[in-house]
Amino acid sequence: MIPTKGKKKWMQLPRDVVVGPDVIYDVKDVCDDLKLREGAFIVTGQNTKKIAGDVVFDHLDDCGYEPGIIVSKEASMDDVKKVVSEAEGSNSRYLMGVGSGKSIDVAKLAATQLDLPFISVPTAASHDGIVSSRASIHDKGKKTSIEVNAPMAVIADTNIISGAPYRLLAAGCGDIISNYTAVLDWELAHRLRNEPFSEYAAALSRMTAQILMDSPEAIKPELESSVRIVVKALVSSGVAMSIAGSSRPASGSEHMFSHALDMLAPGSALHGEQCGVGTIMMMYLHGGDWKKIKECLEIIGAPTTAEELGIEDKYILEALLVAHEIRPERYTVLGAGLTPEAAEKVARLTKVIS
Ligand SMILES: NC(=O)C1=CN([C@@H]2O[C@H](COP(=O)(O)OP(=O)(O)OC[C@H]3O[C@@H](n4cnc5c(N)ncnc54)[C@H](O)[C@@H]3O)[C@@H](O)[C@H]2O)C=CC1
Ligand SMILES: O=C(CO)COP(=O)(O)O
Ligand SMILES: [Zn+2]
Repeated sequence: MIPTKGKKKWMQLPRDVVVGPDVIYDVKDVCDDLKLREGAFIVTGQNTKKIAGDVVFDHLDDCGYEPGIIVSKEASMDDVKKVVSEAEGSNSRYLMGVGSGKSIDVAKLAATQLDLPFISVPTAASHDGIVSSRASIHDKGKKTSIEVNAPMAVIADTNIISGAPYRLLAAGCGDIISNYTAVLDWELAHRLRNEPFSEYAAALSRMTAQILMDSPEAIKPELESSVRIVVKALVSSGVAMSIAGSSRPASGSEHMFSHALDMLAPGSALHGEQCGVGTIMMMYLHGGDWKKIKECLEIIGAPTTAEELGIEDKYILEALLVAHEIRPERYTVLGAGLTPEAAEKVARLTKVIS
């Protein structure tokens, strides 16, 4: 982990970011570039093993890199412990997360605990965790966002990602668009609480969301070019977080709302989908152009209502009421919390609930 005490600034960024069709077959070249050869340990998911985990394993095996592989079922501390123990037992020298958000988070935290390099090989572009220095892990009935080492490399095969259900890509767009309200919240905290603020991180984060908002019609199912746009934006958001040294540029009140939903209505919707809907409502609270956010998500085909999220209205209202308690140290437009009347007003006016 990077030391952050004192005045010094230490930004951890991936060294290699490889994006394009069939780049999964560049995995050996990336390992070579990082001077990592024998001793790869692959953490993959149940579905994603067949889609990409086995491909990476066979490729490295053919090259004589003697990889190991494990299937992680959930992003839990138990799975992290299993990965740590197996990787230690097989004298692994580096870890690879091959799959969606959960496999990547398990591999990322295990690599940090083992003090080993980590390579991220996403099979879906569903959120910026594919490149971030955080891991969201369930422990003792609660999900926690833990600071970890950033990936040394990200290998995003746009053919594989185009084959993932479109819903995952649309969710990635929700996570990117949420940068708008995250930055507005950060600016507010800077003005009201004198919280440290990075102009560069904020500008990069805002610009990333802006590029997507300017042409939402470019995001379509099964289009390699759409995947490329979203992956680059997710990488850019990850870089903004690395510059800031926190998730502030990409996680504000809309993420707190999403984290609250994860506790109240777990497993119903994807992280990026919830963040997109949260952004509509938080933009309303900021007095900004929430209709534009909603319209953009609609064009992309991401959910904009409770019904589309598959979440009952009562959980939306409850999440709005408790969101400010999720991370009390992170000041946002939610301040000390909404009243029940204000929560209902924002959810109804923005047509998130009807
Ligand atoms: N570390 C971080 O900074 C962040 C972590 N997260 C965490 O990530 C997790 C959610 O990740 P998601 O990727 O949204 O969901 P997920 O990991 O649950 O994956 C969703 C589904 O997509 C499937 N899938 C993935 N790629 C596929 C492909 N190419 N073809 C067919 N199916 C495919 C998976 O098998 C899985 O069933 C949560 O635990 C969340 O808290 C969320 C945001 C940021
Ligand atoms: O999802 C994230 C950024 O998009 C990470 O944010 P958190 O710090 O809220 O987990
Ligand atoms: Zn997010």
